Amino acid sequence: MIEIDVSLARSTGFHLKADLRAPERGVTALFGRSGCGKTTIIQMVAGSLTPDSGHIRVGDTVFYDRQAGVNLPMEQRAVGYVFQDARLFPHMTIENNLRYGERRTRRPRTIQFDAVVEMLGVGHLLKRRPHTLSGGEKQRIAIGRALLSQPRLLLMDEPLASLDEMRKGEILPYLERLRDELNLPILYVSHSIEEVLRLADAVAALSDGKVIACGPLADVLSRPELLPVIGRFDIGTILDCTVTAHDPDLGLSTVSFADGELRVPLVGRPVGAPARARIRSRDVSLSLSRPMDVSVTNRISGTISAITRAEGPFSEVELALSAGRLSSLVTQESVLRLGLEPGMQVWAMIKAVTVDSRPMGFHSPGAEIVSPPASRPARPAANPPQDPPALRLISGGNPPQGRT
Ligand SMILES: Nc1ncnc2c1ncn2[C@@H]1O[C@H](COP(=O)(O)OP(=O)(O)OP(=O)(O)O)[C@@H](O)[C@H]1O
Repeated sequence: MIEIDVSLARSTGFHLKADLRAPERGVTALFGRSGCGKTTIIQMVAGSLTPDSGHIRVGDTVFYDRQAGVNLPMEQRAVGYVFQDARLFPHMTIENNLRYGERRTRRPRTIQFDAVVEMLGVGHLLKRRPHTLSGGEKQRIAIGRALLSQPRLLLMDEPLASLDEMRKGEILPYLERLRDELNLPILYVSHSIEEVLRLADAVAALSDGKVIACGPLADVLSRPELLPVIGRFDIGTILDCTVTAHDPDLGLSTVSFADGELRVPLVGRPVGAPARARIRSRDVSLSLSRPMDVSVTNRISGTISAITRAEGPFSEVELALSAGRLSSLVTQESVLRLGLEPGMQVWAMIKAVTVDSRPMGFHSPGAEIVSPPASRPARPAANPPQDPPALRLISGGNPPQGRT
């Protein structure tokens, strides 16, 4: 477990009082608006900024403990740090940039040079110098350099922030690979909900120097108190699924979850691999009886747990599922016409199921579909479909404005 319980008063009047726990595996996103204190926390974990009080522990290692008088120097913390900008050494070749971290560490070399080069797809760049690389390529080298310092923890502070949408789309699959293939905890700072949805296993949501929610991604993002932080982004429902079958002739895959199965356009992951599906509320319609003669493939039965008035003429109907909750945005008129009430059994229909292969709003060849908490290697999706999805195996992209 990574335990961070710190406070700090800045000369500018900013006061951080953050208490969070992150698992020692997978990606934990520190998420929140600009200025809420994400970088401040990362700097404290790295050791470049000392809290006024509190403690920071990573597993058995105490990085900082004010009461016990412990403040481990940066080099003994063994954290890899990836910044918004790559900060490569301009006079060194790419290979020497990569090997820089490797040469300086005294830790056992569990992460090998060749493996990092392969994982990040940078073999063809090794002899070049940083100024000849694109922004996305530079950032991959910065990630590689951090990995080769053999960190016990990787800190990534908005590693995609300086890249345009196209480059973000290119680099995300590499981040997914390192999440899935390395047994390395990652604290990932972002103010992009799309990135968080795609990459994170756990989330610590921050607002004004405080942690307002912390825990597994699906739990945290479904909390209403996060609305001011996330804004009006329709997160919908996040379901952790398993790929159970592929049907290339029909161009469909089947994924299963606690309440049944979903048919989705072909998923670029092997059978048995985890896959995270996102279903936007506006893409879920409701029926009182089991829908038979409709084109919609995915039908899930659930009990209405809550109905909340949303903006304008809409209401959000929440269904309790074994896998969590499924939310549907319907008109208030439909609520009245169907007599919807908490406790009623209804059927949810989810149409236009597809894989979102356009992370960050752009098509990206080879983009991965999903971001499950996984230890299995990911595979690129072949010929990803182009239509905007209703149910998306998460990659992101702004949801279209239509609704069902
Ligand atoms: N060196 C500093 N001295 C005083 N105040 C600072 C310093 N650095 C940052 N701050 C303030 O601390 C607060 C938190 O900053 P921080 O960089 O942690 O935010 P953030 O959530 O990472 O924001 P962003 O997403 O914009 O990077 C802000 O109000 C900022 O102005």
